[in-house]
Amino acid sequence: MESISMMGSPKNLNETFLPNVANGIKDASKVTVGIIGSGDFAKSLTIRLIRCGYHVVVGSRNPKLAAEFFPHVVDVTHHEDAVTKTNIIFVAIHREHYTSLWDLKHLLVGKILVDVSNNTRIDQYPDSNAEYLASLFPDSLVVKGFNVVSAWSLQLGPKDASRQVYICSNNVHARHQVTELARQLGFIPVDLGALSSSREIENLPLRLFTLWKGPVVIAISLATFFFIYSFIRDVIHPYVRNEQSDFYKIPIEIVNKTLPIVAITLLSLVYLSGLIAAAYQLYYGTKYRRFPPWLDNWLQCRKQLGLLSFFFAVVHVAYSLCLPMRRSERYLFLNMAYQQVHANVENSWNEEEVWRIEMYISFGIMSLGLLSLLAVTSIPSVNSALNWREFSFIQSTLGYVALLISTFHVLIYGWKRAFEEEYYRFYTPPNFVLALVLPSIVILGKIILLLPCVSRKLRRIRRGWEKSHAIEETSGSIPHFSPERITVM
Ligand SMILES: NC(=O)C1=CN([C@@H]2O[C@H](COP(=O)(O)OP(=O)(O)OC[C@H]3O[C@@H](n4cnc5c(N)ncnc54)[C@H](OP(=O)(O)O)[C@@H]3O)[C@@H](O)[C@H]2O)C=CC1
Ligand SMILES: [Cu+2]
Repeated sequence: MESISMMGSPKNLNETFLPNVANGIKDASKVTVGIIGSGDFAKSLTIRLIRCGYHVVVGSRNPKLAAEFFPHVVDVTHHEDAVTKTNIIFVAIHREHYTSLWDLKHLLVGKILVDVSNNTRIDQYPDSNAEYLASLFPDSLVVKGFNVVSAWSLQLGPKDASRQVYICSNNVHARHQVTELARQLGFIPVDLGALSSSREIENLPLRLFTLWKGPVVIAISLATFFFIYSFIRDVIHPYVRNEQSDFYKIPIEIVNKTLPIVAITLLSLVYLSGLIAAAYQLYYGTKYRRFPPWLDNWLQCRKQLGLLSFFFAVVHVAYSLCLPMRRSERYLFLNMAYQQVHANVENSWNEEEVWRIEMYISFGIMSLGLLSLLAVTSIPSVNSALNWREFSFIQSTLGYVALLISTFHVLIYGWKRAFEEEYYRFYTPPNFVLALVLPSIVILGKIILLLPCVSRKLRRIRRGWEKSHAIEETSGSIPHFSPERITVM
């Protein structure tokens, strides 16, 4: 058997199992890890293993050629030779080639096979790659893992790349070995139990912002609608009616009218889903009834809706701060001053206007501060430092306060204009009236839920006191978390 850089076979195969940390043996230098395949993943994994003190034996169809791409300390050899030298073998080839290992079946009995493969599409095959490998080699211990790290992040090392590695296997001992190996390579292993989880693990790297799609589509649709609405109302309508050219308003004014409505509408949507969930539970008198899928999906993407709301609010603040910088603003200001001089008005101070704008700005800043707090606490590392009550206080209670303050911000901006006829051009209400619709519904809904009789009933349902009744009523349906147990923002 040809071998490029012989490391010597272990006398006892048990030696090649990983150091048992529980027994205090932490020396990786005596452990040999096998890799089948010499592609990108194999190369990066080899480098990481060597850096962490492991011996590596690579099995290739063409060891002579493959050896050029590996450090000289690596034993690059034929498949048969490689698998006899170690008990833990990474299968770093694509699923389509698993059957080519069929001849090694007798050599792989009782050995750990780590399936690192990914697919190109979600649920590409009826069974997962790891389950397929396990069906081909029923006498081996198949473990799924490491597929969520790219060859690139394997090379970068633990400091500068994604660190979580999901692991599952039907064999507890094998799972433990691979978990320990992942830890020693600087990853954070996440044990997902039996091999049936491998399907989920294989789908993970293929997901592209799954939870973001819906919220982003909603945000873009709202922004488009409100932009067109303001454009027609504030630019097209004055032009058609009085030939007044206000097209200069498009880049800043119209955009800055769109942003806050989208921000407050998205924030309302975050809390509206929780209210609908509560109403649903109240209506059916139980928490042991599945929410309809649309509500389930809505509840799950509350964090994304909240973060998008924060994004729109921040951009709105930036735009608002830049308003006085505009040339148009300067001309309008000068014209107004001139008209005032002309009219012989010495003091144009308007106490009501002054108070309105001071309060408007103050509420705006407070609501942005609270939204920032909600956004920061939705970051996993911050979130994990909070207990459930703290998290719920920030995301639920302070979230509602943020919505209330934002509503005041909008209300103060337009409270008088809402009753003035001239603002209803085309008989369309001004933007701030539309912006108030959803937050008002949410705040009203929350007030109803806080009424003692309603809140008592809801608490009883959520504590499961009506469980027996519920199980009778919805036998067969899967118990569901109460909306409060799902990320609130
Ligand atoms: N690249 C990455 O970033 C990641 C890859 N993975 C997974 O790792 C596995 C390997 O990926 P990657 O290294 O990128 O792939 P490559 O195409 O770079 O390498 C695959 C290796 O498989 C071997 N091979 C090719 N054809 C056959 C065959 N007919 N029979 C047996 N062996 C064959 C070859 O090794 P030789 O010629 O030496 O036999 C080849 O080097 C895949 O399952 C992939 O999904 C998982 C996460 C990230
Ligand atoms: Cu504002």
